[in-house]
Amino acid sequence: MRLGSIFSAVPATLADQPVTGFAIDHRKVAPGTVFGAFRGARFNGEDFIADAVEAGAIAVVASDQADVPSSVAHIVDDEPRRAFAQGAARYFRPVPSTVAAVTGTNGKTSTAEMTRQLWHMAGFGAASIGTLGVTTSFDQNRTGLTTPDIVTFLNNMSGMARQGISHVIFEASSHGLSQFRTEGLPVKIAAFTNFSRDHLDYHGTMEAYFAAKMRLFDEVVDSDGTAVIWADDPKSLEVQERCETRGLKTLSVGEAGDDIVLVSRTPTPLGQVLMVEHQGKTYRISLPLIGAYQAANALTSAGIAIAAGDEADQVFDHVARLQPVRGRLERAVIASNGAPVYVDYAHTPDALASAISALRPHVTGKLICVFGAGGDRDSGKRPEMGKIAQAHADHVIVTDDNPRGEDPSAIRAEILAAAPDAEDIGDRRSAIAHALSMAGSEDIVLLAGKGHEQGQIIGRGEDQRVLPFDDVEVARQVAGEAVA
Ligand SMILES: CC(=O)N[C@H]1[C@@H](OP(=O)(O)OP(=O)(O)OC[C@H]2O[C@@H](n3ccc(=O)[nH]c3=O)[C@H](O)[C@@H]2O)O[C@H](CO)[C@@H](O)[C@@H]1O[C@H](C)C(=O)N[C@@H](C)C(=O)N[C@H](CCC(=O)O)C(=O)O
Ligand SMILES: Nc1ncnc2c1ncn2[C@@H]1O[C@H](COP(=O)(O)OP(=O)(O)OP(=O)(O)O)[C@@H](O)[C@H]1O
Ligand SMILES: N[C@H](CCC[C@H](N)C(=O)O)C(=O)O
Ligand SMILES: [Mg+2]
Repeated sequence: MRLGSIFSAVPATLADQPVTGFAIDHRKVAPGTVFGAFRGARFNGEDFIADAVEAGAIAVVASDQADVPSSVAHIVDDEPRRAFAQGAARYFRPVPSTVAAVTGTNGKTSTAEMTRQLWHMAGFGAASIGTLGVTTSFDQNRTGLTTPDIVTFLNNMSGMARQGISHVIFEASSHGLSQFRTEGLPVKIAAFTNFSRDHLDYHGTMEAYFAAKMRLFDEVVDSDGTAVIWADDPKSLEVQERCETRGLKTLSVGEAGDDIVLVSRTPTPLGQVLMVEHQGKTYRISLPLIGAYQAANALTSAGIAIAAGDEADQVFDHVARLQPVRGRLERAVIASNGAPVYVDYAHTPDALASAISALRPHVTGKLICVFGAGGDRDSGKRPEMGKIAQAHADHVIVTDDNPRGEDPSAIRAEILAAAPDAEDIGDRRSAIAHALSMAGSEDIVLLAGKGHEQGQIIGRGEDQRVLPFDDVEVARQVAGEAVA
């Protein structure tokens, strides 16, 4: 592809240059690359323009003020990240024919994974992109971010389309939306799960955080697309009105939903029975997953599949066959004394409340909750999480999550300030061992905050280390040691 066919504002002398790729990191530039130079949180990408040109960049997308040598094209834009994304989207072709996105504070990964499963069961080549990585029916590749950078994102999209994958759903994180990491390709469906506190270290205020999420509905989804909205959240009506103002079709789901109405939900020992109404028909679905939050995510996924054109009877049939999502209320082991141990990725106040209430109907004894909070992330959520755990669990053990660059005991102290009855055990393995040792046969242990994560992140910058750590594996080891 020629540079002039990707960017119209290229001087005629450079328009015929063949483009070989796109990069936002100068270390990934090769001859023929278009380099995006962005001002970021840690670096100013404009400082690397000379190096990028030296490495063979033929065009630089950057602000007007950037210093770009005249030998290469300078694509000027007030929002260079967006201009770069639009250009890259012309280059990375083809793309899957059905692309959906999901945003919300909690439930993105679960909804994306369940939608992928529903599409797979319907016989489509399906994939998801999100916190768990790029997942297809055959494999999973971690990207390190929930919403990967724009080059990784588009490159994966076109790679998958070439492999015959027609249906892809991606998680649109608020960081990703505000950094234009997922632009340029037609998004047919945008879903909203819920909104509560998270990421205030980055967005500053709840208003700014909400506005970042709303870009998905205001700008990213196609104007003739559909918004699938979980209707039982305090923000749902606002999202619905916003979508209607833009002229999007909407499909709302939940007890207060208009299109997929959750009439009742009855927990069973290993799952729950959902009574659902859709277009005048009533469906009885035995969902093999526990917890109100998993029912919400499963029905939102059903809404996405129906919005994408799948037949409702078949979709609800398939909901009854959904497999658990890694690290989301995953039953890791039954401790030697008979107590089930669940691992869950609850790392926000609202998620912790949801995880505890999901397990509550299944506990006859004590609900023992082990959790912490990540360092170098929104610190205001720590006392809120402490308060929720103290109020809703029967015994709380505060431990380390990913301390990153912070003093782990100071993070725990911020949680403990709001959970004065909790025990304080910094070392996560010891905390898990202690929880399992104190649990009786009627009890349930919840290990919250790290879900599928495979490591514990300690330190910052050059000194950062990731020590192998997997809550599920540690729980199994500890349970095994107790038996031995
Ligand atoms: C705060 C944040 O979101 N940062 C992400 C963002 O960085 P940034 O644009 O601020 O980049 P920067 O590091 O300051 O550098 C500026 C520019 O210079 C370039 N550069 C930099 C150094 C160099 O030597 N050469 C070079 O060219 C960089 O590629 C970049 O384009 O873009 C980078 C490239 O894609 C990401 O690696 C980086 O993720 C950091 C590591 C991160 O931890 N992000 C987390 C907070 C995040 O994004 N989380 C969300 C939400 C999670 C969820 O709720 O599920 C996610 O989507 O994962
Ligand atoms: N619909 C929901 N309502 C409330 N809480 C939820 C919901 N879905 C998930 N959760 C909670 O949030 C945790 C994370 O779920 P999930 O990974 O699906 O969310 P996410 O939005 O992808 O999170 P992240 O922002 O880290 O990517 C779950 O383990 C659970 O505790
Ligand atoms: N165990 C985690 C969860 C992080 C979730 C992630 N989405 C983020 O906040 O970036 C932590 O706080 O380190
Ligand atoms: Mg996620």
